[in-house]
Amino acid sequence: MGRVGVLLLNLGGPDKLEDVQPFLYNLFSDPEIIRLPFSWLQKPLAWFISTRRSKTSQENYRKIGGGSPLRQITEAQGEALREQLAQIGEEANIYVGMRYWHPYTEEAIAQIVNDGIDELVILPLYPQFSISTSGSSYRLLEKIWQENSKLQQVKYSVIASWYKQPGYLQAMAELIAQELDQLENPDEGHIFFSAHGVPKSYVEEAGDPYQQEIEECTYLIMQTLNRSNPHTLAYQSRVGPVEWLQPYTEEAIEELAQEGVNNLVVVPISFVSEHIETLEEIDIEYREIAEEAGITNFRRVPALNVHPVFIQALADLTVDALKSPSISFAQVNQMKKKVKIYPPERWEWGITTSAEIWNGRVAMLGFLALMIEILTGHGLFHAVGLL
Ligand SMILES: C=CC1=C(C)c2cc3[nH]c(cc4nc(cc5[nH]c(cc1n2)c(C)c5CCC(=O)O)C(CCC(=O)O)=C4C)c(C)c3C=C
Ligand SMILES: [Fe+2]
Ligand SMILES: [Fe+2]
Repeated sequence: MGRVGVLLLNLGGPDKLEDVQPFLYNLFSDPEIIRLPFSWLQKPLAWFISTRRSKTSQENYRKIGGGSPLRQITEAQGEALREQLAQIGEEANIYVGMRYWHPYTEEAIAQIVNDGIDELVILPLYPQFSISTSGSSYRLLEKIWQENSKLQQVKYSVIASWYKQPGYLQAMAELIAQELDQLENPDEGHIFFSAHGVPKSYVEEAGDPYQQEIEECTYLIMQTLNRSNPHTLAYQSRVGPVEWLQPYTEEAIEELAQEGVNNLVVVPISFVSEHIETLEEIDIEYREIAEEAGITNFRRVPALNVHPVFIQALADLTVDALKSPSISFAQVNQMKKKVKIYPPERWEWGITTSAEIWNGRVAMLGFLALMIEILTGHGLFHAVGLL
């Protein structure tokens, strides 16, 4: 048997406050994150939005200690996975490939080539598939593969998504049960699943299976938990002016408060590590909204991080992937049938319009943005909520 490697894919986050703007620039430069009718607009707009957003974003990172804990947690997960695999006699090198910050996916791949890995398991740390997360990383990897002939000798298999994995469901159920059991009356806890949102058009126009996978995942966790508590699913972290998946977390919290719910147990569901959206958005922003709406007991279930049952689940996924026939990036796309990510198509924005009309609109928008800025002291993107 050859040398085995596991590549853990994740989003990445700024390690310190100075990293926030370049991190945001990388994120908004990705056409899977912001879709524009013209590729030439991508970089200038990414620069503009990242520069304008970075102050608010920095404030948020400051509140959680001045940077994202994502790198450190992902590396700890990798080390725990390596140990778990070694215990069952599977010696594997673990690599971390982030999409928008260090260690970048490109760096991880260079290391994989250097180490002479023969068999590679590609494991995204997103339980559910979305075009904007795993899909974006697969597209990048496909490009890297095409450009590097050495990689063509590496046998690789991609785990598309794994929200049904029994160990993962078990670990989630255990964490939820632990939190419920701290309530005076555990049966009264309202379980509130908060998933990271995506724009509605991703699901309805581009065929992103994300919403369906989130809904099924929630259902499976409730089944595994096997308790009679009521539950709700909502979507958090909306960015920008377009409609995202609904209901929005902040609105759903207020509605539950009005219905008299008093014990809320929030479960972050799209992500397996603590990060800014759990530590800042849920723990600070949503807690404040809940308390103002009259919810006196607001609790949050911790992220999985290095939960042993979860690490065992990652090891099981790896072993299964090594045993089963390889799945290529292209096959993943076929499995996620409706997703049009290969070739990198840009789906039409609303009504189909010609390039000239769009050019005109962009010029108008630029002019309008300037006028608003001069008149009000606030930019247009601030006005529509993007900054
Ligand atoms: C499964 C999880 C995630 C999905 C789906 C997702 C989609 C998505 N995100 C943005 C915009 C931003 N995301 C940001 C940070 C961020 N996003 C995720 C996860 C998902 N994103 C994580 C884990 C993080 C945090 C990393 C960390 O530092 O801990 C940010 C930056 C933070 C901020 O300024 O608020 C932005 C912006 C879009 C537009 C999108 C879908 C299209
Ligand atoms: Fe995000
Ligand atoms: Fe956010």
